[in-house]
Amino acid sequence: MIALCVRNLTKTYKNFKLEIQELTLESGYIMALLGRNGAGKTTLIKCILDLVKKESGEVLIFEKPFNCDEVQIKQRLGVVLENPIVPGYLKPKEVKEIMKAFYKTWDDKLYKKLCDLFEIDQNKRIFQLSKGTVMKFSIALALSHRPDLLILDEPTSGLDPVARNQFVEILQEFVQSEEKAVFYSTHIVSDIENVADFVTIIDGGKIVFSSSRESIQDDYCIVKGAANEYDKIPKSAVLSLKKSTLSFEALCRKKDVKLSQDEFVIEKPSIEKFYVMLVRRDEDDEVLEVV
Ligand SMILES: Nc1ncnc2c1ncn2[C@@H]1O[C@H](COP(=O)(O)OP(=O)(O)OP(=O)(O)O)[C@@H](O)[C@H]1O
Repeated sequence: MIALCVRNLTKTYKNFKLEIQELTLESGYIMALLGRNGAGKTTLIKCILDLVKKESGEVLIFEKPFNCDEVQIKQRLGVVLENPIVPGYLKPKEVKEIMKAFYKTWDDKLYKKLCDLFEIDQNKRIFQLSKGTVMKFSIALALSHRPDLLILDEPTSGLDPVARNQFVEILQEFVQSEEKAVFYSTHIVSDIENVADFVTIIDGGKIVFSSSRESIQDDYCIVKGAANEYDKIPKSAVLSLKKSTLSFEALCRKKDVKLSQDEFVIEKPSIEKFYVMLVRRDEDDEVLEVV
């Protein structure tokens, strides 16, 4: 089943336009959304969740428009926003009771397991919890009704490395069932190295890359060499170029470059390197669109 599908979506702010032609996530998979500050990740997530009004396009969740069956869809959706909206004067156990009343599939055992794992004190008021603990509480709430689709906006921001590790393990366990899908934005690329099945990168409001995580290493390479050798590389293969007077470093499509290892250093890009090369905007860099 297709858990999430976005088509021809546009949303304009004064100095920013989000234009997403197509984005699809099938159940059973995790898709990470990467992009620099201001790239449009939160705007995209808010458009998907109908929290801001899109100008055009469609968003399908479980193959249906959000507003066609909102209550039913919300039952199957777990959401964590960048700034979790939880009333500060309530205690976690009180918020839990409110959530439990709404979700038919609420699982108290799972809630307790997650809160114990994340060490969330049920008796403190939320405003007394640390920022990272509020995020962990928000993650526990989003998971405890066993949703089929998790949509998370920077869920690991503010989490310590141990909690980030626990979060990654929770996601992996979550998608063990083929009916579950996760779409989440992050700046912490190391968190997705082993967990994301698909990676989507947006830049300036547009998708510049969307494919499987493996394809980053299978289909692309980093070529390094002396600056005067750069002309030997077919320009059609180059997606991003960093050049100095002595040397160059280019992100290339593998299938379009047939180069000798004697003349050039050819490396597999890590996700982080691939992402940074694709979206960086240093002076004199050349960056081309992948899709
Ligand atoms: N309510 C708003 N009014 C005007 N402009 C907005 C509004 N919300 C977002 N923007 C602009 O839209 C652009 C995209 O912002 P968005 O929050 O989606 O980026 P982001 O990728 O989530 O960034 P970050 O990683 O910093 O959270 C930015 O230029 C931002 O200033």
